[in-house]
Amino acid sequence: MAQNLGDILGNKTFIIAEIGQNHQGDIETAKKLILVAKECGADCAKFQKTNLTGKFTQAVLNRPYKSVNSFGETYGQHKAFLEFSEDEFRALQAYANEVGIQFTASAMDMKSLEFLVEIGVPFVKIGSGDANNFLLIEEAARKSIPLVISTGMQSFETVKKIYNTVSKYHKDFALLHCISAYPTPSEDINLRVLKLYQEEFPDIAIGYSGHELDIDISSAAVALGSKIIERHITLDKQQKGTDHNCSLEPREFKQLVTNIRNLEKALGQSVKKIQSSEMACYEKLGKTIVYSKHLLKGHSITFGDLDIKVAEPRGIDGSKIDSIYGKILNKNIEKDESLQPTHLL
Ligand SMILES: CC(=O)N[C@H](C=O)[C@@H](O)[C@H](O)[C@H](O)COP(=O)(O)O
Ligand SMILES: C=C(OP(=O)(O)O)C(=O)O
Repeated sequence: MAQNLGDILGNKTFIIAEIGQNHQGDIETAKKLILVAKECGADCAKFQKTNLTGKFTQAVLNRPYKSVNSFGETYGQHKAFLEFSEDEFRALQAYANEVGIQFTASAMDMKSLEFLVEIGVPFVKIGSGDANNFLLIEEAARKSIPLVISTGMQSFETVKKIYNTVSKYHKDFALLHCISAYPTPSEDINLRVLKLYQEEFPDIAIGYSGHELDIDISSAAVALGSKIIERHITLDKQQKGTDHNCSLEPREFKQLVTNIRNLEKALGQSVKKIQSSEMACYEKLGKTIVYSKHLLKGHSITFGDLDIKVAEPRGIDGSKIDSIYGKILNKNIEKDESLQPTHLL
């Protein structure tokens, strides 16, 4: 195994900019998208690699594709228009290297898997369309290359089968929760599936590949423990193509990255303590123990003698009140005076 997935992902949320086929079949647009992905702060620029006869039957390739999103008369012509050659893929990989962003693609058939392994991508993505393709999954697992596998359009039984299949070879893989609806309605997303995956598959990274319209839900997926976030990126949502409208334009993608990085800081650690940033407020409004009435030297403090107020000078913290009862005063006291340890015998 070249590099393990843990090293590739690092300590922060790993953010994949899915360029997919949003390049409109144009290599210069694809390069622009790689650059924009880098400028937005994504960790990885991802494409889709397809060998048409490896992925589709001839009948599907011949099927008329009459859609506003179609780039050809038949589905085969449409897909061929959007597909880059191996040389073009190598050129894109070299460009990503130059720009300084990781480069990979989803392998949508066996030949594409072979090709991606050959060109040395850091990990291979298996998209939801292949999450039930156990011929491809098993072969990919045998390759000993890290895998990131999306699980849209699958039952939980199939997801467990993916986990068990890859686990026979190694644990260097991640599963992404995904709903393959473009765009995905909120009520279908069920982000709680992330918890289900985390509990069922505790020894691998769990992430989220989103196709919803906004960025909030993908940020929330990070709060729920997603280690990987994948979102489509586009230069312009209004363009022709199935994925553009649920993709993020550069401004939104950048905002998503900012949100995620801020959220990571905010998630912090499960340690409850007073932060130094709270001290200004604590000094101004934090409450301390004061006397609720005039009391004489020798008095034994009892319930009703004390109050908890914002007072000056600050005295003993309000949380300590129970430890004061029964203590004897060594001086006379005025109402509202802050209780100090020096007042007690
Ligand atoms: C499931 C899956 O592969 N989904 C991919 C990833 O999200 C999509 O990018 C599809 O390739 C795209 O929506 C297909 O659109 P058309 O059929 O117009 O080429
Ligand atoms: C289909 C893909 O992704 P997802 O299932 O995560 O949308 C893909 O990566 O090609």
